[in-house]
Amino acid sequence: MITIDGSEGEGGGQVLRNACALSLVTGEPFTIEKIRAKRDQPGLMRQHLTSIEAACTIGGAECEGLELGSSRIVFRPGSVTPGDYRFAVGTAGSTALVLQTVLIPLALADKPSHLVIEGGTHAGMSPSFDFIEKCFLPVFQRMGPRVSARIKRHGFFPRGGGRIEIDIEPAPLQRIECTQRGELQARSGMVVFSSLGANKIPSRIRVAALKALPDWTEDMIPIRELPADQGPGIALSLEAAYENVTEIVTGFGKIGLSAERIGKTAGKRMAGYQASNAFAGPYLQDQLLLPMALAGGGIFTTVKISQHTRTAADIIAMFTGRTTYFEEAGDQGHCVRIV
Ligand SMILES: Nc1ncnc2c1ncn2[C@@H]1O[C@H](COP(=O)(O)OP(=O)(O)OP(=O)(O)O)[C@@H](O)[C@H]1O
Repeated sequence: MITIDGSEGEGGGQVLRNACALSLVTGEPFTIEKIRAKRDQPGLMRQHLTSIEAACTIGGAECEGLELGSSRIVFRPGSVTPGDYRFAVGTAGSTALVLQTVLIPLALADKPSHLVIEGGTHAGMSPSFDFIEKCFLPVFQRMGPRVSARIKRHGFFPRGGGRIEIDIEPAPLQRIECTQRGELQARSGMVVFSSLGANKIPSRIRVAALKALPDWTEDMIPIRELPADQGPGIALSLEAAYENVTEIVTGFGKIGLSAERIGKTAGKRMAGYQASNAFAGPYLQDQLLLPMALAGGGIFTTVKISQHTRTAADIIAMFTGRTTYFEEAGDQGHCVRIV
């Protein structure tokens, strides 16, 4: 039984999701204590419960301590059964983070799966649907499995109500090298919003983003109004497509956060990525580590190493014995090597 101190490293929900995925793939049971101990609201929240419940459902796993606010769980994996599943977070908790928990076990199963996940699709502090579809999945698919993702409804904070559908065709994970992002091929973006009334928030967000991206133009970032029942909410998505990877930066609307701040922050993040020569942006890096480790190793370049990535490397080592090395890589930022 592996024992994890959930307060160590980044100390958030990602530790739980990675541990569940790794446990289902390796068959190793685990206990995690002090779950999210340093967070303002420690213990399991709704979105973490949904992710662990999803892992139990697809993996025939048993879990003790599975309740809201719980600070300790014991997870015993069973065998993964591919099939048709529907998971609903019930809040604006991220659909992408539920997917992060079950994708790899199902991608390594012996038959295809179809998933419907309901909750947030564009809610802060998590991958947006656009990020999953255009940034993460294309790189993941290069490792073997075929995965298609569709958004049926947007879900914003705090209401949620979004819906995504995922089809997974399993295949063994192959080692890949992600050190060159290649030439820039296209830049684009989109502001999506719903139920904001007649105001200038969408165009103010766009103007602020463009100020941080002087060589981008307004026509690259159209504004799209969604049906009123998908709101209220707003998100900006910026996309830079290189030959080998597409970076997606998302700006999430939030009560109390000005349109200028949302646009400027997202624009600056995209400008930062474009100025670097790295393959993976700040969020792809921790999400790439797990499939690479399960593919038997891998290598990628990235911008500054995040605490999420260092923590993911520690959890991966506990379940697989694989070591992750972080090295400086000159104009390519940092190199991450899993062996
Ligand atoms: N803007 C973003 N774009 C893409 N991915 C993101 C973005 N923001 C966060 N992520 C990803 O979402 C995950 C967040 O994990 P984290 O543990 O911080 O969240 P959590 O489960 O909500 O837990 P907690 O509330 O404890 O922080 C990480 O894998 C991170 O890479």
